Amino acid sequence: MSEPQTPETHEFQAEVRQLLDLMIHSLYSNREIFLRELVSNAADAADRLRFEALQDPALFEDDPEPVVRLSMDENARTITISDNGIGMNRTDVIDNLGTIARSGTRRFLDALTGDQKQDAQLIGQFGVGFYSAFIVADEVSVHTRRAGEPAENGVLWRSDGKGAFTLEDSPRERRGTEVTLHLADGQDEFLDRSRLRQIVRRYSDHIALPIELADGEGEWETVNQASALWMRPKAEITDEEYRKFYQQLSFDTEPPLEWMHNKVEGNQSYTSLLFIPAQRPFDLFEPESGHGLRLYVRRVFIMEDREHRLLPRYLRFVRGVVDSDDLPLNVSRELLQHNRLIDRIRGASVKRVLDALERMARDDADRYARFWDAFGTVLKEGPVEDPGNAQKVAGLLRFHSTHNDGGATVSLEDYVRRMRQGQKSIYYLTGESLAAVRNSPHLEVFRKRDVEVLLLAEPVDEWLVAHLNDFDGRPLQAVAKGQLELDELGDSDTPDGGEKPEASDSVKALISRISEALGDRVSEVRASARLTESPACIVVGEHEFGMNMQRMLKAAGHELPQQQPVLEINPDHPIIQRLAEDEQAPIDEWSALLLEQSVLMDGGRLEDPAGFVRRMNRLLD
Ligand SMILES: Nc1ncnc2c1ncn2[C@@H]1O[C@H](COP(=O)(O)OP(=O)(O)OP(=O)(O)O)[C@@H](O)[C@H]1O
Repeated sequence: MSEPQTPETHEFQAEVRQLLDLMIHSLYSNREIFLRELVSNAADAADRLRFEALQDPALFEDDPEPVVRLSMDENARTITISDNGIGMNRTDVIDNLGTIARSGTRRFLDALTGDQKQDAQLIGQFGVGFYSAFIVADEVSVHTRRAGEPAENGVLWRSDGKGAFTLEDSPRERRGTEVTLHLADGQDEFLDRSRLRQIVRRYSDHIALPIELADGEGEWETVNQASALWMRPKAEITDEEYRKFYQQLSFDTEPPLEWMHNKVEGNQSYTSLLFIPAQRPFDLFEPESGHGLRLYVRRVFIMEDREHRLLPRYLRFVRGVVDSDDLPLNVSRELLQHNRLIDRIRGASVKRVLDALERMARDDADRYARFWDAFGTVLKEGPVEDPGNAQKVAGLLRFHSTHNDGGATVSLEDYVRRMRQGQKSIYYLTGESLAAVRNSPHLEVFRKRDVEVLLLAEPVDEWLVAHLNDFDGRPLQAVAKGQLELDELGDSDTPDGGEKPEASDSVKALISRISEALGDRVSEVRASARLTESPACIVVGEHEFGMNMQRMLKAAGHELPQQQPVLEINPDHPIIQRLAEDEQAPIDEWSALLLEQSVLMDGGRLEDPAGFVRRMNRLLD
C-alpha cells in the first residue's frame, strides 16, 4: 500500500462550490461573523474532545485545558484561529471540508432570500459555518491533527475557495486545529486587535472556554467572560447579560421575549436556563432540522437535544441550556430515552414554559401577541402531542372568530365567557383560508342568532380539534357536521329564531326529487336549519372527517373510504321555493347546480368544472 501522494488536489462538491461563490461575491454585509463561526467550531472541537476523553483520558495528552487562540500577522496579512480540541485526520478533513455535501448546505442555498443581512444570519444556523472564512479571505489553510494520533498524521488543507482544495501531509505536534486566513484586499480592518476583541465580545462572550488574543509581545489576553452564565447566581446576572447570552447561543438578531432561570437542588440537582425567542427561525417546520436545548453534565457539553427529550416538539421554539449534576457523564442518546431524571427535568421544564406563557398572556397582551404570531402554530400541536397538558395549552391558544371580524384573535376563555344562556358547545368551522371560512354559508344561522364561531384555517387546526374534545367542560363542535339542533345554540333574541322551520309538503316533495336526481352523489338531502341566505350547503356526518380534512388527507396520499356529503337546502330561499312550486323545472340540472355551488362555497374542487359552467349558462339563459 502506498501513502497518498501529497499535495493532492480535490474538487469541491458542486453545492459547496455554489455556496463558496456566494460567500465570496455576495455576503459582504455583516462580514465579521466569520470569526464567530470559526470560534464556535473551535469551541465545539473542545467540547467533543472533553466528551471523548471521558472514555479515553489519554486524548488530553499533556494539554488538558481547552483554549482558543487568535493571533495575527500584519505583514503577512493573516489571522489565525487555533484550538486544542479534537482535531481532524485526513478522512475527517476530506469529509468535513469540501467533498461531501452537508445537508445544511443544500437547505441553506434553498433558504436564501436575496436580502444580504438576512442571508448572513442564516449562515450560522445551517452548519455552513467554516466556509464563511471566505467572506474575508482569499486563501484559507487548515493545519490539524486528531487527538490521540501521532504527530505525522497531521494534515494541511489549503484553498482559495475557487473550486478545489489541496491536501498534504504535514506533521503537527500540537493536537487540534489551526485555521489561517489570508485576508482579501480591503479586509485589513480585521488586522486590528481591538476590532477582534470587540467581535469576540459581541458574539462569543459566553463560550465557556477562554478565547485568548495575542498581544504581539508573546503574551495572551483572555477576551471573553469564559464562564457558564447559567451557573452564576440569578441576582448577579443583568437582563443585558441574559439577552446577550441568548443571542450568542441562538445567533438570533432579536432579543428573547422571556427567560426562565432555575436551579433545582435536592437529591437530583440541575440548572435550567430557558428562553422564549421573539422571532421564528427559518427551520421551525422542517421535520429533521431544528435545534434543541443544550444538555450539559456538570458543565461538560454533552449534546444538543435534537430528539426533543428535554422538551416536547410543540415547545421546540424554546432555546437554552440544561445542566445536570446527576446524569452520568457518558450519557448516550439511548439512555436519554429512558431516564427518570430526564423525565422529571422534562415535566418541570414544560410547566415552566407554559406558566411563563400564561403570565405573559395575562400581564402583557402585546408581547403575547408577538409570541403567538411567531409560534402559535407550533403550540397548536400541544394537545395532540401532550394530552396531559392539553387543557393548559388550550388556555394559551388564540383563534380568529366571528366575534371579531376585524381580525384580532380570541382565547377559549373569552369564548366561554361570551357563550349564550343555554348554549352547550364551543362552535368552530375549519377551512382552507380565513376568507373561505369567514364567508361560509354554515355561519348564517350562527351570525343571525349572534352565536360566536371560531374560524380555523390552518392545517394544524384539523389535528387540534380532532384531539381537543372540550375546554372547561364544554365540548368543541364543528358547525359543518351532523344535524344542527337549534335549541343547543342557546336562547335566541331574534323573533323567528326559535323552532326549526317545518318543511312544507311541496318542499318535502322537492327534497325527494333532488335526492333522486343526485342519486349516490350525496348520502342524503334534507331541509336545513343552518341557512338563512344561501339556497344550499353541504354537511358531513357527525363522526366523519370534515370536508377540509378529507381534502388534506387526500392531498397527503391517503385512501379514504367513499364518503358522500349531505346536501342541505334552505326551504325559505326564493330559488328553493320556486323549484318547489315548478314541477316542470329541469330538476337534474338544478340539483347538480345546487350541489356544485355548495361544494365550491365549501372550498372544494369540482370534478367537472366545465360541466358546471355550461349548466349554469343554460339555466341563466
Ligand atoms: N476547529 C475544528 N476542529 C475540529 N473539527 C472542525 C473544526 N472546524 C470544523 N470542523 C469540522 O468541520 C465540520 C464542518 O464545519 P462547519 O462549520 O462548516 O459546520 P458545523 O460546525 O458542522 O455546523 P455549525 O456551523 O452549524 O455548527 C464540523 O462539523 C467539524 O466536524
